[in-house]
Amino acid sequence: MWRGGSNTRTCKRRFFSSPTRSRHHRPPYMLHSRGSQHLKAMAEVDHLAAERATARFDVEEMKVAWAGSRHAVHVADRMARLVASDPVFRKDNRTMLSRKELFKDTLRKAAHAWKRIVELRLTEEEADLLRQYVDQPGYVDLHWGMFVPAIKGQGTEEQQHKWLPLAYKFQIIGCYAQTELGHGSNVQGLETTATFDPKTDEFVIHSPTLTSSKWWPGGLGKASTHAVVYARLITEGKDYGIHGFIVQLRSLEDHSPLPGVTLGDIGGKFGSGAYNSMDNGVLRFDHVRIPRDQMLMRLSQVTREGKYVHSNVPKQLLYGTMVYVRQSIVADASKALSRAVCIAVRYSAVRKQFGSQDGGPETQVLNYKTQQSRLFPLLASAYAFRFVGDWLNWLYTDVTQKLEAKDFSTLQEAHACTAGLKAVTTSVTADAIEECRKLCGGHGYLNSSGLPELFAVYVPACTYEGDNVVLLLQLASGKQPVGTMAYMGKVQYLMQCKSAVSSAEDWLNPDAIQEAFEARALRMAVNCAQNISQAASQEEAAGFYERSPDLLEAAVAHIQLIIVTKFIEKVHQEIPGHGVKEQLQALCNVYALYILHKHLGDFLATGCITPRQGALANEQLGKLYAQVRPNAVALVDAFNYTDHYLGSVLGRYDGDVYPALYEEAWKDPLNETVVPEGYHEYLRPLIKQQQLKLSRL
Ligand SMILES: CCC/C=C/C(=O)SCCNC(=O)CCNC(=O)[C@H](O)C(C)(C)COP(=O)([O-])OP(=O)([O-])OC[C@H]1O[C@@H](n2cnc3c(N)ncnc32)[C@H](O)[C@@H]1OP(=O)([O-])[O-]
Ligand SMILES: Cc1cc2nc3c(=O)[nH]c(=O)nc-3n(C[C@H](O)[C@H](O)[C@H](O)COP(=O)(O)OP(=O)(O)OC[C@H]3O[C@@H](n4cnc5c(N)ncnc54)[C@H](O)[C@@H]3O)c2cc1C
Repeated sequence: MWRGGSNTRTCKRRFFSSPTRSRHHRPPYMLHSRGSQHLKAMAEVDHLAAERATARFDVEEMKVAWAGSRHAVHVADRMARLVASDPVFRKDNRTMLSRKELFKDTLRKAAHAWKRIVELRLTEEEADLLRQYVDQPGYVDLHWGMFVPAIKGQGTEEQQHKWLPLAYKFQIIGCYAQTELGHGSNVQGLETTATFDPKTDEFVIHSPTLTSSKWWPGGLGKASTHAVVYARLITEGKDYGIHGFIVQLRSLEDHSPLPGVTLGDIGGKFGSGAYNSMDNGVLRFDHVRIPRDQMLMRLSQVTREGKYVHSNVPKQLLYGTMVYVRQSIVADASKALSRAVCIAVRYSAVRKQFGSQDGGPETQVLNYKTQQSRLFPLLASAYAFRFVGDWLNWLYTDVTQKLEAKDFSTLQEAHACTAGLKAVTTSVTADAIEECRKLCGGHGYLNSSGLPELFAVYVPACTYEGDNVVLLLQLASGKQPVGTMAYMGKVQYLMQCKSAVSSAEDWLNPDAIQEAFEARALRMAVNCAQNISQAASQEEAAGFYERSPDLLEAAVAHIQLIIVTKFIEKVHQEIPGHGVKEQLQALCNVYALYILHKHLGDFLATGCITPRQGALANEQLGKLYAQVRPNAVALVDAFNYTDHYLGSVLGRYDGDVYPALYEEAWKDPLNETVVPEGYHEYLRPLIKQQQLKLSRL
């Protein structure tokens, strides 16, 4: 019933040479090296070959473990190469385009991607991957990712039959218009109205206030012809709350707004390039009429006479599209995190600083223990999020099948897990991308490192599809100890158990880890429950409000337990390939012990472990880093990203970073002329004035 459609996860080129730059103005490097021919020859050198030679596992098999199957590796590989080899999909100077150029470039890429999908008769799986590797946020993300799933999940069969073929062939372009200027998190607070008029058998869609303006929907600003609009349904004088409606916004002939519709883009966003390729929009309705059958009527209906009829299903199914997207955001977190980590690991192996007393080689920064202790937990987190994402996708599919059979028992569990995992994985990933930037030193701050853009594109994931704090509070309000909360059934044991760890190696035992994480999560939840009842003797809601900061931490502890558990379960499975299982085991331990170390206060405060056991965990963590070190480059190679997709001179597969950085700098529009624009206006008069003053002294 929730089932969405395809899961999209998904220039004007300024040429290097300019008429005003003579040969003498070419960068010194280019003069010495005979330009790109030399660069090409150098690119054949693998500066990371020595690193790859130290790997103690079969990288090809690790690619399979990461991608999920041999088939998945093969398809992803083919699509990534298809995109990388197509000049239309070049993205290397995207950050230098103006907003208008960038948006037009997005339209061009989306149209070209569609053309290739049709020409090559790509399957849905291949098309999704192709769009993902194009790697530029645009209206298609919302069309496939939210508009189509909303119709599938909330439309009747008849409605699906009518609208989906139009959407599948791009005869209409759709977006998801829920959030308003005044309300985003509080969906029940939305103000747009859809009032049924029985005389004409139509709904009248209206924006009664400024704050009811739709605000943020991606693809709405400039591209979409239609939207699923969420509005308060009013019939027979009664407000029945929020429902979805399909509304046409623009003419299919000339793209002009339909009568009564006011819409546009909401303006520039964080970072250069980045999410500015997306036309997030504003939309107001002035008594716009739509036929009654454009209300999405799978969950509830309005009859010809205006009677409101609610089907015998939970009303929360209205939120199904959000659940669908939240689970895909968890998978996206592992992609974004693994990209950042891939860049930081490869560059850290290339970059050398200090360590040479007598002119000998300097130390690779990856050999510094501090660099390892910052970077390897992020590498482990990328793998952890990948596997928990796979599990969540399984859970979502399972719940969807149950819903089809009118079994709603796991709905709450699916909501809690998607909300909590979305919140934790996106928050960690956003922070981790910034950490990777710092791990790359000064060069990480350059756009050509790929990290600033990755960060700017990624950070809104902490806000969209539910603000992370709001979602964690949803998780904290869950009541039933079912599914992933089943450990709460062991309350008596977990409230008093004592960890048996007595040596650093004991922390390699998954049972010891599992028990410590379960006890910590349970004791934090129980403490919260006790504090809530003490804080508010009369009202539970007041206690909840009072203790919400503690509830957040308890929710995070529960989610970290799920991630650790799913990683341990993964490692327990049969995993083919020389050394693959051992590497994943090491990463699983790194992830768990790093969380334990970082949140040691929780583990100690709840009495789950002793300070000595905490110190032993840290000791073991250091040993694990040493184990990961020779495999680090191969572990990021297993992500199998093309240089095009990574979009980073620091993360190049061949590690030939410096010539690439050097060449990239000269592409900047500022370097199109040797003497900058504005020199004669501002610099020369200033310098001359000063010279004159000095000559008078
Ligand atoms: C590429 C980027 C594109 C981005 C797109 C967007 O951002 S689109 C815009 C994205 N916007 C957002 O993400 C907005 C975020 N805000 C929201 O999702 C909601 O307003 C809310 C969940 C915070 C509150 O909901 P509420 O006001 O209804 O109040 P309440 O808390 O009392 O809940 C009532 C009951 O419903 C349950 N339940 C709730 N959700 C779900 C669910 N998904 N499934 C199943 N169940 C759910 C809940 O557990 C409770 O159950 P109980 O205890 O009665 O058995
Ligand atoms: C890039 C981007 C793309 C988007 N795309 C779409 C789209 O396609 N369609 C669409 O409909 N919407 C879209 N949105 C909107 C998005 O879903 C909302 O911005 C999001 O749900 C957060 O809501 P808000 O903006 O109202 O935040 P607010 O709720 O106003 O949050 C402000 C602060 O208040 C805190 N807060 C709020 N409520 C509580 C509470 N109960 N307890 C404690 N703290 C609280 C939050 O934690 C936050 O710190 C998009 C947003 C962005 C940034």
